[in-house]
Amino acid sequence: MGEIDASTLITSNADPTSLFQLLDQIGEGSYGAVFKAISKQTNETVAVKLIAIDGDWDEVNKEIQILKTLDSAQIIKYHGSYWDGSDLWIVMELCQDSMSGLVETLGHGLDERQIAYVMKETLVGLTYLHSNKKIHRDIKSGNILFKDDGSIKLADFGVSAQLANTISKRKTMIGSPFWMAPEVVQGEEYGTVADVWSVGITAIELADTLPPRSDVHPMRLIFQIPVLPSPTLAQPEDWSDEFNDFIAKCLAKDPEARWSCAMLLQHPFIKAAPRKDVMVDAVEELIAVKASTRDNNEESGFFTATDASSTMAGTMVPTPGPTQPFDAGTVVPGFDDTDGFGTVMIPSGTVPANNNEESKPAFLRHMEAEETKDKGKADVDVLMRKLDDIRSNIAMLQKEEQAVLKEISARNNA
Ligand SMILES: Nc1ncnc2c1ncn2[C@@H]1O[C@H](COP(=O)(O)OP(=O)(O)OP(=O)(O)O)[C@@H](O)[C@H]1O
Repeated sequence: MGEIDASTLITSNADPTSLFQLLDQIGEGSYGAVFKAISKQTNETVAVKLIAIDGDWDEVNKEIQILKTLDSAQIIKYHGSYWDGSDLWIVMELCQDSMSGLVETLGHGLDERQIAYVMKETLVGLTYLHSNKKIHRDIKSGNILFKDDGSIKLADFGVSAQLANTISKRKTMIGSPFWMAPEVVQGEEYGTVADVWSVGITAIELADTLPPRSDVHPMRLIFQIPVLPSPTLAQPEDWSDEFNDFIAKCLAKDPEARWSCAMLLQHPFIKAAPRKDVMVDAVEELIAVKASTRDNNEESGFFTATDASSTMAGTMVPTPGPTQPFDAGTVVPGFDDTDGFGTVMIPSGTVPANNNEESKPAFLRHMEAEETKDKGKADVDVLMRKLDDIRSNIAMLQKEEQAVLKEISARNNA
C-alpha cells in the first residue's frame, strides 16, 4: 500500500457496503471507477469513487486532504472515505456529467451564453481555490462537472498543489498537454495563472468541441505551445468581440500579462453571463439522449450493473457511452500513455537535479524515458516521424529567431 496507512484516510471504520448501495457505473479514471450510489441511511444519491489497494496512495491522500479543506458552491463536495477491505470508497456529491461528456453526447459545442455561464462559475471556483493558495493544475472540460439544475462543480483535485505561504510558485510539470500553459511546458516556475491558461483553452474546447491543435501529437505540442502564437477560436468571426477578447486575456503567453481569475470576473464577457437556467435545455437534451441510448442498449441486450457485489465480482459490463475523443485519464509514470491525451504527472523528486537534462521539460523527459523503454520496437517509420518533428521544431524556432531579430533591430532604430 505504499507509505500511507489507509486508516489515516478513512472517515470511520464502518463497512461502506452497509452505508451505500452502489448503482450504475458513471465514469472511469486512472485510479478507479466512479459509481452512482444511494445512502442507505438518508436515501441521498451520491457519487462513489472506488480505488483499488494497489493505487497510488500518495496521490489519493493528497486529493482527499485537498477536498476536505474546500468549501465552495463551485467545488465538488466531499462526504467522506471508507475502506471495505480491498477498495477505498471516496464519497462525493453526485453530478450529472462532465462538460466534455455533455459536448460529446450532444455532438455540438455550447453557445456563447452557456460558455459565459460555465466560465463564470469556473472562475468563481478558481478564485476561491487560489485565495486558499491552491492551484488546480488540471482544468479542462473533463474536470468541470455539472448537476441537473445546471450548477457547475470543479472536480478532480488529484494533481492539485498547495502553495506554501512563503512559496507562491511551483515547478513540477503537471497537467494535460493540450491545456498546459507555456510556462508549465517549459519547466519554468509557475503560479495560479497557469490555471487561467487552461480556462482559456477550455473555453475554446466548449465552443469548438476540441481543444486547439488537438490533431498535433502532444510531444510536438509541448515544443509548439511556447513558440506559436496564442491559440484562438477556430472561427473567431463567428463569435462576439467580448468572447474573443476574454480568450485572449486568458491566453496571454506571458504569465505576467495574463489576467488573474479575479480580474477575469470583471471582464465584460463574464459580467454579462446569464444564470444557470441557461444550461437547462442542454441538460434536458443530454438526459434524453442518455435515456434513449440506455433503451437501445437494453433492447440489444447490453446491460449495466445495478448491484455493487455483481460489479465487484467482475460481471458488470461498463456503462456504454460515447467514445471519448480524448482519454481524460491521469497518466503517471508506469501507466501506458500511448496517445498522450491524458493528464501528465511527474512527481517532484523523480527528476535528478543538476544534470544536463535539467533544462528539458520534465514532461519531455518522461516521454523520452517511456520511448527508451520501447526502444526495441522502434522502426524506420518512428525515426522518420521523429526527424519530421525535429525539422518542424527547427523551422518554428528559426521563425521565432527572425521575429526576435526584427524586434531587436526595430528597437535599435527607434
Ligand atoms: N462526483 C461525480 N459525479 C458524477 N460523475 C463523476 C463524479 N466524479 C467523477 N465523475 C465521472 O467519472 C469520471 C472519472 O472520474 P475520475 O475523477 O476518477 O477520473 P478522471 O478525472 O476522468 O481521470 P483521472 O483521474 O485519470 O484524471 C469523470 O470523467 C466524470 O465523468
